[in-house]
Amino acid sequence: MTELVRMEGVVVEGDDRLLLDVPHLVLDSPRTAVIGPNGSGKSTLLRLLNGLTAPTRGQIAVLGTDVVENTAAARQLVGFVFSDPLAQLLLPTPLEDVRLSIPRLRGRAQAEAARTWLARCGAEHLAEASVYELSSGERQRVALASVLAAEPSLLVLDEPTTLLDRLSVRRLMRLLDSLAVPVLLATHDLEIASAFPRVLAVEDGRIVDDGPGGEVVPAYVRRVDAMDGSPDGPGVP
Ligand SMILES: Nc1ncnc2c1ncn2[C@@H]1O[C@H](COP(=O)(O)OP(=O)(O)OP(=O)(O)O)[C@@H](O)[C@H]1O
Repeated sequence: MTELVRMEGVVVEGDDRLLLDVPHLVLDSPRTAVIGPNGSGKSTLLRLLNGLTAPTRGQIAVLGTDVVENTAAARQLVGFVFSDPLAQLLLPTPLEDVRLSIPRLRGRAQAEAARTWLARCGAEHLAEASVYELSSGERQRVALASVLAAEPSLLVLDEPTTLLDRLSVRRLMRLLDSLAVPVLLATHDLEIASAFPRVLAVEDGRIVDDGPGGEVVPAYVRRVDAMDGSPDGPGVP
């Protein structure tokens, strides 16, 4: 399997406290999910991969490219999708936004390529709409099309289903499953995480469990229930 991500001796500190401590991590599964309570460090872990967060110390490589020494090159490799798609849609219409991701093409060829990416994400009919008039699910599909159009080598999604209804979540997951690009996704949706072949559980800035979703998710729920002090607790944090 291809080594997608390597972290060695990574520590992130902020406001004089430890936010993340990852002594050693190698990701080579085409599908990895990250789960954990609010504030546990999931987003911090993901943001290290494209230099949005800088480590206090340690080495991070994406497909062999050192993120700290070569941030621009690493950013070319990593497509990053945020939970709020409006944060990353820059232009008034989906078509314009996706075209922006394809600078190597011009004119009609660029527009056709952009429409193809929108179609793959189920958003071709929205090409000329105003991004402000789209629903959250529609925006999420457009944001994904824009990121995919840049042809990243690794797709990183930070809680991409937060704003989506159940049907839109299913559609997004089917779309992700259909992609050849490897996926790393942080989520609070334990149903989604359960289906992942590899899941990292992050708590208090540390990876406390690492294995198939079918094992890591139930163990996480048991820990949360124990913390809640009740076996009949909410179960899904
Ligand atoms: N730049 C920063 N400076 C200081 N503290 C930060 C910074 N970025 C994040 N933090 C803190 O780091 C901790 C981990 O935050 P992070 O966003 O990674 O958690 P998370 O697991 O993604 O949480 P959530 O599920 O709520 O999105 C939080 O306590 C947060 O306040």
